[in-house]
This record gives sequence, structure tokens and C-alpha cells, in this order.
Amino acid sequence: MAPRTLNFITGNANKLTEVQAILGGVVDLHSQKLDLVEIQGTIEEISADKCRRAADAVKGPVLVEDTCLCFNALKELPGPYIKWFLEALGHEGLNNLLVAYEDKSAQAVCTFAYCEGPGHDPLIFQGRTDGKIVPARGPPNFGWDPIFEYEGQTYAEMDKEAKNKISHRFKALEKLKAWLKEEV
Ligand SMILES: O=P(O)(O)OP(=O)(O)OP(=O)(O)OC[C@H]1O[C@@H](n2cnc3c(O)ncnc32)[C@H](O)[C@@H]1O
Ligand SMILES: [Mg+2]
Repeated sequence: MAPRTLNFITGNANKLTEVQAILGGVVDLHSQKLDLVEIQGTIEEISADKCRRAADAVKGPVLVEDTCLCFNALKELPGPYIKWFLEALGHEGLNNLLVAYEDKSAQAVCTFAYCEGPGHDPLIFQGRTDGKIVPARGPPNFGWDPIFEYEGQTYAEMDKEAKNKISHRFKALEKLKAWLKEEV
């Protein structure tokens, strides 16, 4: 049975704000701020492991999310390691990674994992949005938003509402919502 409340475990306040905006009214959303250990592996492996760790930590049902930024010219890297690449290189350094390539295309990938509690297998809901990597434009409020361009505007230049209608996170949450409806 699908839950009527979700406990979203994240250390990222911007993610939480977007999830609240997109899921508003659909479920009762709770949140706990925890910085979870993240393993190396495929996107799905990382999200599932993060979900199990969160369930063990809170001893109950949890929703977690992992975001990747995949550069097509770099065979999908930095992918799940984007947080550390962004911290170390900044927006300009991320652009420089692609200097040697004509192909600046990238995918923003959002993977939610839900599990009922310790010992349960996580369910995965994933959304992808295609864009390209550009020199930073727009307010630097959220991660790599200023360098990810979607149809002529960077995520940072878009209204929050507009981003939340086409984003990787929106697409993943559409799948989560469909599952919630199915299971009721
Ligand atoms: O606690 P968690 O949920 O893991 O939060 P986090 O900030 O560690 O997030 P991730 O591990 O998923 O790492 C993703 C990185 O991408 C950034 N990010 C996530 N979603 C983004 C979005 O929609 N736009 C821009 N940057 C984003 C985020 O700030 C991190 O630097
Ligand atoms: Mg993280």
C-alpha cells in the first residue's frame, strides 16, 4: 500500500523546497535533515543504498533523492559525483571540463528511492531532463542551476514555477505520484 505521508530525508534545503512545491497537496510531506553516506556505483545502486541507510537511521519509512549531472561527451560523468566536482571546480571549472569537446549536451537526472523501513527493498522513480552546459547565467542560488541550459534559459534564469514544470525532479515526482495513485 502506498503511504499517505512521506518522510523525505535530505541535507539540501533547496531540494526540499522544490519537492514541497511539486508535491504540494498530494501527500503529507515531512522532512528530516540528515547527511547520508553515499557509495560509488550506478545511479540506482547509490539511491537504493542511500535509502536503506536512511531507513536504518530513522527506523521507519523514508524517501530519499540523489541528483546527477551527466555530461554526454564525458560518458555521463561527473554523474552522481557532481556535488564534489561542483565544490572543487565551480561553475567555470565544470565548463572547462568540456572545452576539448564540441558536444556540450548534458542530462540532469533525479532519482527518488522510497522504502517502507529497515530490511525492505527500495522502489526507484527516475526523471531526466536534457540540456546543455553553458557559462553561468542567473542567480547562483541552487547548485549547478546557472550552467544548465534548457531551451535557451538556464535553470537559474527560469522562474521556480517554470523549472518545476520541466525539471528532472518534476519528472521523477510524476512517476512517484502515479505510483501513489495506483496503490491507493
Ligand atoms: O542530502 P542530499 O539529498 O544527498 O543532498 P545533496 O546536496 O548532498 O545532493 P546530492 O547528493 O544529490 O548531490 C547533488 C548535487 O547537485 C546539486 N543539485 C541537486 N539538485 C539540483 C538542481 O535541481 N539544480 C542545481 N543543482 C542541484 C546539489 O546541490 C549537490 O551539489
Ligand atoms: Mg548528498
